[in-house]
Amino acid sequence: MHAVGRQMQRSGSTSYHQRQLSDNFLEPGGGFNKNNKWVQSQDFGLNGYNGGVQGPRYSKNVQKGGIASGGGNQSSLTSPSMSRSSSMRLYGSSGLASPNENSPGLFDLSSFDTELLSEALPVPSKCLDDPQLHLFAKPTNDSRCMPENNLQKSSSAEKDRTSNVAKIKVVVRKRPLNKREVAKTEEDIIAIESNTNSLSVHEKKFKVDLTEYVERHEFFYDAVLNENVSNEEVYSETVEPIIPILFERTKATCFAYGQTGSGKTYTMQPLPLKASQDIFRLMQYNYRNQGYQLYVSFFEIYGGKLFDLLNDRKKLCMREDGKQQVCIVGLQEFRVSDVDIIKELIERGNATRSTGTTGANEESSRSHAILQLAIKKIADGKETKPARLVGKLSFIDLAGSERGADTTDNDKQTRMEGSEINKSLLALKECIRALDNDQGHIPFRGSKLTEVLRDSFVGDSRTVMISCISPNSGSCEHTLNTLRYADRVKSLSKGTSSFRKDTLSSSLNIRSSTALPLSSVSTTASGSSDNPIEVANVSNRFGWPKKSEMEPSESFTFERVPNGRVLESSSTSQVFLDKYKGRIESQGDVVEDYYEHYKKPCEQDNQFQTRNATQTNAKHTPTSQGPAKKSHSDEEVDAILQEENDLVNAHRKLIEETMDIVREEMNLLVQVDSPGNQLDEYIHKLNVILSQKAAGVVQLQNRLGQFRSHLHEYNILASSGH
Ligand SMILES: Nc1ncnc2c1ncn2[C@@H]1O[C@H](COP(=O)(O)OP(=O)(O)OP(=O)(O)O)[C@@H](O)[C@H]1O
Repeated sequence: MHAVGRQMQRSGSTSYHQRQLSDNFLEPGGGFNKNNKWVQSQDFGLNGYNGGVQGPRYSKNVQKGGIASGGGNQSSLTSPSMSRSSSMRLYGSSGLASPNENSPGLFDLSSFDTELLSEALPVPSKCLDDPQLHLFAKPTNDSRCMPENNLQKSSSAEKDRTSNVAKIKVVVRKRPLNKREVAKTEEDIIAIESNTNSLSVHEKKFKVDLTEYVERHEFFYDAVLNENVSNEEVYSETVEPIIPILFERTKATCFAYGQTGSGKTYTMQPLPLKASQDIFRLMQYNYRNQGYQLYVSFFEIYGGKLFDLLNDRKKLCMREDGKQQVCIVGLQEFRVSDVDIIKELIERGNATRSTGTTGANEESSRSHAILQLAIKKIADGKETKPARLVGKLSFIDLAGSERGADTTDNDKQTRMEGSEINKSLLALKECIRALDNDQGHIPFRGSKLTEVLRDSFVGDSRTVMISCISPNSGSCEHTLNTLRYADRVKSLSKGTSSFRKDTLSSSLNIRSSTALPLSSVSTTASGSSDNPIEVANVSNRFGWPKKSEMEPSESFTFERVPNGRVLESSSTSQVFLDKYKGRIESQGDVVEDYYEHYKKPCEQDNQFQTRNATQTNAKHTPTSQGPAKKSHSDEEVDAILQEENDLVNAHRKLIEETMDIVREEMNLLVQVDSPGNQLDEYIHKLNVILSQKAAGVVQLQNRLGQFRSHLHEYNILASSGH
């Protein structure tokens, strides 16, 4: 059944939500209007608990840009009259011929023989007088007359700057609390320290005795953008540096990842426009009369199928040619020469996207939307020859990452959509990682999304991932998932040593995450050193947090930690996934290696126990030491016990977290493919290993108990002078 029809049928006539336009669309400075969209930020300590609504909640249903209002039904979305008038306006205003229905629409743009243009297009009508056109040569007062050599100069400086553009860049953007969240008195749990690339999530948790405490998770990325950062700044941080290298045969991908409502569309919408402005600028000044052209296409992947968003959701077909080039047959491309045209195209495409009611959000995008800007060049300046692809920039607004977990919806189709989304997100992560590690094999075939993006992943490519997060406490679990996904994309990156360092320290910090009674959490995120959160990095010689910063741990009973991970997840996950790849050939090895991975803490335990034993024996040695010395030894013994406590505690958490991660990965993997019995068997083996580890910890507890009673006996003997 057709996607739209199904959504309507399932959710009733009001459930289909046409994606409306944001009034921040290409708004200079980011478009966050504090007066009418969002509440002002009030700092309650975790760097921005937002309180007090300052105005009506900004609604997505703001109509702008000539798109039909209402958005409540399918007819407004796909009615022929609307599409036609929209098309006419587009072609009319640009002088473009209507795209040929039978256009080859090849995704492999290098072989695209466009028929879309009958004549050369004028140079961009919007150029240097536009305040938004700021790249490379920021307009001066008389920007229109800026000498070309100045532009070239600044452009060459820009080239220097961008020659080091990272192959993969991971940026996190936090949105402000919205009116609904404020009305529900939800807290802002994300703390971002200014001028750092780190953020902390303060997760509220309950112990078995129902005492509340806060666990702090710290993450590091290439850039972390808080709720006050404008879209303009997001652009500068993410896409802007890539633009010049598109002319040097680079293919780049920028995608937004995050749960529904976290701001993916808000973040992504302005980027293609800003990018095309800069592309036009370069074409105008650096590559004038060199035959460069810009093309736009816009399509979505919904339920594993492709639909052309600029051609009334026409179903598209993906093919691979003999050279393993991916082609999307029937996809319409528009040659453009003006940002206004691009804006209209994007608005039109956005209005056609598949959205629908889900258990998670009433206006959730259920598809991956892919907008591509292709820079082509005509050979020898002759329009008669087909333009050849030079560079390509793909913008991907991914479907809400939580869709796979939308278990509140019993609709089978919705669950399958979720599974498809999960599958593609996992495949995307794997491809990016494989790419960054220069792995020979890139698993493109993992999903339709990665297959389609294949040509953007080979050769000289760049990837920017913008992880969007919601700040409210109710979204904590999804936020942590998003952050972990971003972490995994980057964490094993080969080419980014500085990031690896960060990740390492991140891992340490996450390990030393604090779990504190709620009452003890200071309201100052970056407060004084007596803030228990702030001393979280103080660790013992094993790198684990000292007792004073840890969750009270008198009891060693197993207490499940459902969501938060004290253990940094990426390493575990990566080890697991890497090994999983070879599951069919060598399941035994997998389990073995997995065990190896977790042997280290045990070895540490053993070393530690040996040391303890030595020290304890030393105490038994007859000595002439007086009471003062004995008291000193007791302190030492206490310290040892303390560390032992911490060690066991940390060990326990490690295993709990490992189990969580393994379960999560298993869920994902089950959805990716169905290896049947082999996977079951594999899961079984892992469960056995995990149970053994759990039993090992219980033994450790028992040994510690014995150790304690021996010490106690020793103390009694020592104090009675024996
Ligand atoms: N940084 C921000 N500043 C101000 N408003 C924002 C910001 N990010 C998002 N919003 C607002 O939050 C709402 C949800 O954002 P958006 O639609 O972009 O989410 P999304 O992640 O694309 O959701 P979905 O996956 O369901 O499509 C919108 O009303 C949007 O205007």
